[in-house]
Amino acid sequence: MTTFYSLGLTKPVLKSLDQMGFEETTPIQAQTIPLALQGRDVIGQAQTGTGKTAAFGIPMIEKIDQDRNDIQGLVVAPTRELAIQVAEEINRLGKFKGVRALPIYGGQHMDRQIRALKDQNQIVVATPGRLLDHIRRRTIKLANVHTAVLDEADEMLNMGFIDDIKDILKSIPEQRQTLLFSATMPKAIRDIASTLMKKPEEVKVKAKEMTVENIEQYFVELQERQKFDALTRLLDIQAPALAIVFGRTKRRVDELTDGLQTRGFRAEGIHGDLTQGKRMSVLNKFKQGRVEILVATDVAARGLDISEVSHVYNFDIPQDPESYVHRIGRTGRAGRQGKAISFITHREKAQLHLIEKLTKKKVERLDVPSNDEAQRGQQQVAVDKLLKTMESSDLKAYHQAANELLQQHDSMELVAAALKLMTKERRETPVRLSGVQPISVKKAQYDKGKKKPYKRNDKKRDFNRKNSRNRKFNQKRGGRS
Ligand SMILES: Nc1ncnc2c1ncn2[C@@H]1O[C@H](COP(=O)(O)OP(=O)(O)OP(=O)(O)O)[C@@H](O)[C@H]1O
Ligand SMILES: [Mg+2]
Repeated sequence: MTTFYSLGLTKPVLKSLDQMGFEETTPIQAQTIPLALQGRDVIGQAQTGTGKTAAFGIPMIEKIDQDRNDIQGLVVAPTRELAIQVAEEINRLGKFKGVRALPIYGGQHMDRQIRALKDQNQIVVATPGRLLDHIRRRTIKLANVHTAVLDEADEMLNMGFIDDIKDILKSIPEQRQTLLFSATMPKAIRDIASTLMKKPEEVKVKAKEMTVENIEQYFVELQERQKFDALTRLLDIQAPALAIVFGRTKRRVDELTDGLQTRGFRAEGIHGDLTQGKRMSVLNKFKQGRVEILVATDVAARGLDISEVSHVYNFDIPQDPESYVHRIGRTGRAGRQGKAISFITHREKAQLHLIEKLTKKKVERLDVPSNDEAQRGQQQVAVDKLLKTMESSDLKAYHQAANELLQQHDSMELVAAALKLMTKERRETPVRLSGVQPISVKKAQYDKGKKKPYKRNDKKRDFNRKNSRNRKFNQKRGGRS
């Protein structure tokens, strides 16, 4: 056990950690914070939900001079929602030191951002496209940045972002400290990473498996056309607190969301074609529990930290095994329990084996649930509610009415009627989804080999066209920006 105190952190940072309820360090924090404080470049790899944000956030804040109002630290993250979340965590960590982080991302008014950049923010957390816009327009000054972080580093150095990242790093002083973090780090990407860093120290938290133990992992083998009924039945049986359902494309996400709503679930979709306002409002409703199922493309696969997410469903299995690790990592965070269920069609079995090979963990088989099981699942939800009410409420005011009912009616019938009233009886209204091609290993590998770095055409680039880069990018990658 390592305490934050023993790492030699300053008082204001310790006070923030105390207020945040962080008592001990997580392993990645214990291993990387001392190195980063020494000024070393670090590549940090640790499982999802194990506190990588604070692992880079704490040393960065320690190095900031809060009396200056120039940008001294830069974090680059792949999605807008993640940039916002990381800025929020840094603001909590930096609260008592007086260090402030500003998120900068596409889909937000440029003018407003330019004004915000003039305020006192010593750290900027940005998505690559919008950050480059500011660099090109000279509306951001990075000349005094001494610490640069790539969160989700393997994604940032992947074909979609690599050129942008190189351009961004060129505008930061060379004598900077560079920190790279992710739960996955394929070797090819680690090699690219090393070229951007100075003698990086690689810290890989030793774990038998790449995914955390507290996520139970299952797969259901079924036919494409069985998937939707299987999903709603599983939702009825497993009764998640909050669930994320991943679909392969934006269209898929829209269709799934409609289908789930038709069957009475509080579901909303999120993907890269929605306006930023819509993306934010959907995510906020989900965080508050007003939406119980978030249907998403991989735009929500990385980094998002919503502690109440109890279940992740891969309605479509992801193309890359790494993506599987990140998707299921949206549950089981900070030591909590979670379940991940992946739908696999017969032809996708090989893809499942690739995933198991990467994660070093066997995924357990689950049978396709029957409609009867789903109904029993729904009844169980009602039973649980009834028992909880019995335990936690004062029911005296109801005793007289209950007594009268019991004298006139059969107790079994009464309880059954109460349960029926409380049970959401779900009819399986037919829902049709457009077809998708199954993922085959051969295709996945072929695509990987074929991937070319995304080239921006600077001449055609139009800074005034809102969101132009992200839109192009989304089309290519199925919804990320
Ligand atoms: N030392 C700690 N003690 C208690 N909670 C912590 C500690 N460090 C981080 N947390 C909390 O754990 C949760 C997960 O942290 P974080 O989002 O940084 O994980 P991560 O490793 O970046 O995951 P991912 O790979 O999915 O991005 C957050 O809610 C964070 O506030
Ligand atoms: Mg993270």
